Amino acid sequence: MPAFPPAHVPPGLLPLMEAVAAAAMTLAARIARNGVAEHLGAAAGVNSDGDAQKALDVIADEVFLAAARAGGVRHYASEEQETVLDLGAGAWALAIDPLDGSSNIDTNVSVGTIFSVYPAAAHPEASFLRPVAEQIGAGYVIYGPQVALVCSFGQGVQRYVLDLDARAFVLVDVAAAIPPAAAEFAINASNYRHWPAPVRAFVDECLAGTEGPRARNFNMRWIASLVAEAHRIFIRGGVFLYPADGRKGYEAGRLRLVYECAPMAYLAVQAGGGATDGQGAILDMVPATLHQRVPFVFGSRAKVDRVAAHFAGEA
Ligand SMILES: O=P(O)(O)OC[C@H]1O[C@](O)(COP(=O)(O)O)[C@@H](O)[C@@H]1O
Ligand SMILES: [Mg+2]
Ligand SMILES: [Mg+2]
Repeated sequence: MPAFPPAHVPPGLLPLMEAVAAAAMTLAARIARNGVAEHLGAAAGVNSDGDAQKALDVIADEVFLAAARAGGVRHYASEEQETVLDLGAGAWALAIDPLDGSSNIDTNVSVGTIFSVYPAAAHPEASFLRPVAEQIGAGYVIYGPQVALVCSFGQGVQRYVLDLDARAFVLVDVAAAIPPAAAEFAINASNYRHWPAPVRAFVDECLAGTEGPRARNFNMRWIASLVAEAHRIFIRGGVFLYPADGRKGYEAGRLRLVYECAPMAYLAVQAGGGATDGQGAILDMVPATLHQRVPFVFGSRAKVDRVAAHFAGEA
C-alpha cells in the first residue's frame, strides 16, 4: 500500500505528495510524543519575520525541506526561512508554513502544515512573486485527534485520513465541499477594539442573533490554529476572519499571503467557498514580497460575501 493514494494526484506531483505524506507521518509521531524525549514547545529563536520560533517550527521546517528535496522541488519558500532556497534540481516550487498554530504545541491542541505548489520559475523569487492563481495545487495537514491531509490539484478537494496501523493515508472524501451557509464564525474577539468598522459591523450583527438584522443566532469559535479552523469549516461550514487591525504590526493582518492565505483560498474556492481580503478575491492577488501579510476572510460562500458587502458599504 503506497503512503499516499495516487488516483487524484497529477502523476508528476506524486513523488512530492508521497514525500509530503511521509514527512507528515514523521512529524505526527514526534508531536504525539511531545514531552517524552523532547520539548517541542521550547523557544528556539526568532525567524526572519520577527516571529518567535518554537523547537517544532524548526524541526518541521527541516523535515519538509528534506521532503521537498526528495519530491522534485527546485524552489523552497518557507515561513521559517528568510529567502527562497534553491535546491538545484526539480520542476516544482513549494511554499510552506511547516508548522501552523505554534502557540498550541504544548497544549495538545491541533496544529498543522500548509503548502502550495507552483511550477518552478527561472529564478527562485519569481517562483512565488507571481499571481497566486498560478498555483497548481495546495493542501494542509492537520495533526489532531486524527491526522488528515486535505488537498486539491484543481479537480475539487480531496480529504485523506492517516491510518496509523497501515502507515498510509486513506481517501475518505473525493469531493469535499464547504457547506454554502452556516451559523459559525471564527475571529479573535480580543482584538474587537482594533478592528476596522466593516469587521465590527459583521460581528455585531452575528452577536445580535435573533434580535438583529440576520434574525438568527450564531456561534463563535477561536482555536488560534488556522489549520484547525479551516478543517472545521471544510467539514461543517462557517467563516474565518483575521482582519487588518489598529495594532502596530497588524496593518495587513497577521497571516501570510504566500504560505497561508493563498493555499487556503485555493482550497476554499475548489470546495465551493470563497476567500477575500475584504476588498477583493485572494486568488486575484500577486505577492509583492515573500513574507507579505494580508487581511484574510474565508469559508462558506454566503458568509464571505456578507463580509465583503460590509466592506463595500452594501450590507
Ligand atoms: O494568536 P492570534 O493573534 O489569535 O493568531 C492566531 C493565528 O496565528 C497563527 O498561529 C499563525 O500561524 P503560525 O503559527 O504559523 O505563525 C494562525 O494559525 C492562527 O490563526
Ligand atoms: Mg501559520
Ligand atoms: Mg508557522
